[in-house]
Amino acid sequence: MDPQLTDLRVYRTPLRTRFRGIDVRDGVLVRGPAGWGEFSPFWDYADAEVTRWWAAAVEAATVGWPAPVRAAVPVNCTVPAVGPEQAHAVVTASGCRTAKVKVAEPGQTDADDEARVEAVRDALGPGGAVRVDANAAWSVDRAVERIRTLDRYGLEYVEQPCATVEELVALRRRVDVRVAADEVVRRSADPAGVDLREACDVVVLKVQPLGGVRAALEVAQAHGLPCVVSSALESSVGIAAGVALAAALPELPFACGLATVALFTEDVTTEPLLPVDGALPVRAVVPDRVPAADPVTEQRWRDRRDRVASVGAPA
Ligand SMILES: O=C(O)CCC(=O)C1=CC=C[C@@H](O)[C@@H]1C(=O)O
Ligand SMILES: [Mg+2]
Repeated sequence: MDPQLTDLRVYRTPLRTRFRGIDVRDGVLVRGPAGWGEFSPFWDYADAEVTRWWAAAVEAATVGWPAPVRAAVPVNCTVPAVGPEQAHAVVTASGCRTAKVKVAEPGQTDADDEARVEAVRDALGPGGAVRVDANAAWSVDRAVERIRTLDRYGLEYVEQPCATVEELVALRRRVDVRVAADEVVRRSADPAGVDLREACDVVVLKVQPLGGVRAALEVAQAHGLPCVVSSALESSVGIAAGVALAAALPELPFACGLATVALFTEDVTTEPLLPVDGALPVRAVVPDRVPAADPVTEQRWRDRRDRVASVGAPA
């Protein structure tokens, strides 16, 4: 391991609700001279795809982040594929004025999605903002139909409605709702080089998948579009990096998807980064209460970290 990294902890915590097909979240926290960093790629990502995630942890622990231009970051609450009553409760409990609703999840019907979006709009009232994330599930024709239906409740934007850049371009010609690009950017081998012209109105930035705060700022600059910083479902240590990115962006016209610690049953700190009045403060996080992993999970993470760190950060 990098000699500057002096401490390593593995955390593991159940989620309150199933999210992106997982019920438990786990990862590695590393400490260096600048503080703590998080390495927590999902288990379905191969080693070759997660060197950027490791670079983000090393940046946080060894050099820290660029200076903030704002002291707090407005955030959205995140509504998983739950029923309408629970969706309503999630929004109300969050205190956020913007909500992101998962739609088109496996096992969910169109009626389920509509009932969830309707409940979220009801909870927020007409002044709130509702966005949906389809995680690339729809064809262009299906996206046109679904977006028109869901926009009856008023949509701020639709995140990654279709899988490819070409589909997003075709879709965007046919709907009025803004389109946000997530997977086409963060899963690309060259996130700054993806040709997003005419494909989207908003770019979603995630610190770990893009290789750190500085790398993500370069992606933002390359595209020159409004950006939303979103989490990769990290503990408060990883969320602090997302907040640092959002705080360093020259402009931040939309709320950020950084309120996801609310989905954890336990965080790694006694002072979790949870929203107050719809915003997160820019501050360091000390993992003073790490929920320990079982020995098998602990070893899996140490082995994974060793394999990825030995490859090194991408050029
Ligand atoms: O953006 C948010 O409100 C929360 C973060 C979020 O939705 C995600 C976090 C982690 C994995 C992703 O599937 C998911 C996303 O697609 O944006
Ligand atoms: Mg997304």
